[in-house]
Amino acid sequence: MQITMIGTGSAFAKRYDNNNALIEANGFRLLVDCGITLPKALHEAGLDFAQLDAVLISHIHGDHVGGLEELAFQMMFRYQRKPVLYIAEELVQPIWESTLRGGLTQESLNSLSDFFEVRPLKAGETYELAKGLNVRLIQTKHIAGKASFSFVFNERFFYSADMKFDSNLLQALVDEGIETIYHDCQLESPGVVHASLEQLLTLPEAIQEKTWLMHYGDAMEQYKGKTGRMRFVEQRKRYDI
Ligand SMILES: Nc1ccn([C@@H]2O[C@@H]3COP(=O)(O)O[C@H]3[C@H]2O)c(=O)n1
Ligand SMILES: [Zn+2]
Ligand SMILES: [Zn+2]
Repeated sequence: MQITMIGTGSAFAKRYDNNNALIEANGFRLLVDCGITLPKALHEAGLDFAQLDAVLISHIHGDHVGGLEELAFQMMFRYQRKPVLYIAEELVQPIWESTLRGGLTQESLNSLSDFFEVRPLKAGETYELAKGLNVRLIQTKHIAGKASFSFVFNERFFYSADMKFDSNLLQALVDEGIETIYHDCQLESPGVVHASLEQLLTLPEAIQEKTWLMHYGDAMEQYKGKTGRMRFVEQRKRYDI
């Protein structure tokens, strides 16, 4: 399994694109989140929407779903194919009613399934997305009243949604055999709706060594060397997981 961050930036970052990822396994390409900057960033990474096999969504914020309207339109009118959309069952209705409906609706095209091959996922269950690529959703805390889901891939790679610091969860995941953690990171404290760097630095070194930081702000370069055993994920660099 390989991962390339199409962007590694926070919602307000301008030096980095939205924190969205491309996961590849045996030729299968999964896009993890599709934010506002994703259509251009994907193009700059040398890819187009037709080369994706599926999209997986963590939660409904613009930096994670703001590019879905263009994806839907391009797939329908440029490529004549419905993209596969993996999404927590709790988000199926909200993503249509609150995010996509206004832009996509026209005459007989008026539901999420008119544009996507919708695959609702239950948190806690493991799904085989492709040969050699399994995912399990964990609902993690981000903002009150907003459901947000982190991902465990192949029972060895944890990819956080936007989430508040949760050291107990990270310890439990490592105890269960998670080898690599990609975690959102707010560089300046307090974190409030994200894990802050200060909080992540309280993790035991054994967990920090497995942890890579993403979803960071424009000041990232100034924090190099100040992240304990943790490293920053670089956007557009391909990593083996
Ligand atoms: N209660 C909130 C809600 C949102 N925000 C900021 O808005 C951003 C939306 O995308 P995000 O990546 O979840 O990060 C959020 C905060 O920066 C915030 O700081 N506090
Ligand atoms: Zn975000
Ligand atoms: Zn968010």
